[in-house]
Amino acid sequence: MLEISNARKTFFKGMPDEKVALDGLSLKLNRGDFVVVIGSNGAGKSTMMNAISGALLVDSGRIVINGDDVTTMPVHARARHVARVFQDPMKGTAASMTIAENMLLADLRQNPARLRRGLTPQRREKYREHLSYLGLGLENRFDTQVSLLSGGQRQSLSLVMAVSGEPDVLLLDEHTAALDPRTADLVLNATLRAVNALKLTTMMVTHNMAHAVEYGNRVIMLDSGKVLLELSGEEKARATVRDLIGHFSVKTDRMVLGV
Ligand SMILES: Nc1ncnc2c1ncn2[C@@H]1O[C@H](COP(=O)(O)OP(=O)(O)OP(=O)(O)O)[C@@H](O)[C@H]1O
Repeated sequence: MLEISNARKTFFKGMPDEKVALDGLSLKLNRGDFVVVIGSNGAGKSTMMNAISGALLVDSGRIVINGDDVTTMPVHARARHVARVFQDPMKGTAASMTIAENMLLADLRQNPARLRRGLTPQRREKYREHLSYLGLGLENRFDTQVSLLSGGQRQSLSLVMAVSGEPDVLLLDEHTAALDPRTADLVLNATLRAVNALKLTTMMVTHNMAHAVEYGNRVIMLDSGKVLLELSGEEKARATVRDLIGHFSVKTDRMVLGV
């Protein structure tokens, strides 16, 4: 579903502060994989997400999504392949518009050719169904202005907007890091419901090792722009928070033990 081959990205090339962010990164996600991405600050996680979404183009290497070579495609051209939820709950939604209008906007972004008739009854029905995956009752507040929602509700809405176009790849970029622990759990559970209901291929970056243990069928650790560790299947199922922390060469205070 997603294949990154030998991706390289260097910032400030040839300058004194040159930074190699991706150093020949290779990675393959199969359809339906839920991969949790961990790694120290500066390991290259965001750069990898940016390279997949098209927010930045790699210097060399290849990125293929669902058979399409997207390596040189800009963000908007990749929108039908890739959806992303960011850390900041304010970033993914339009505050002055209603929940229904926000859902329509997301649809427009993902399927620009199919939206001439606006909020049709069929679309409202589909959006209602997708909102119901969250289990937050947002499907009953369809015409509520988004500015009236809490941060957690807004982030949940961003999530539904990202998944409703059933992207080939869903990128979750520390999407619960800015939420309080209870709301973070709520949003994570909603994430799981949506991902399972739509059988999405998902990549989630987190600094929370308890989440890395609990969620997903694979975990990969990035270090200096490449994959340092990969666990899947039984190995992933057996891994503990301490096992994962043991692989960090530099422990940072952003790492949450989950205890
Ligand atoms: N736009 C940029 N300009 C210059 N250097 C950058 C830029 N983006 C990232 N870098 C550098 O590339 C390296 C990888 O950064 P990246 O943000 O991908 O790491 P990360 O694993 O996401 O870190 P964190 O956990 O802190 O978010 C770092 O050395 C960083 O300083």
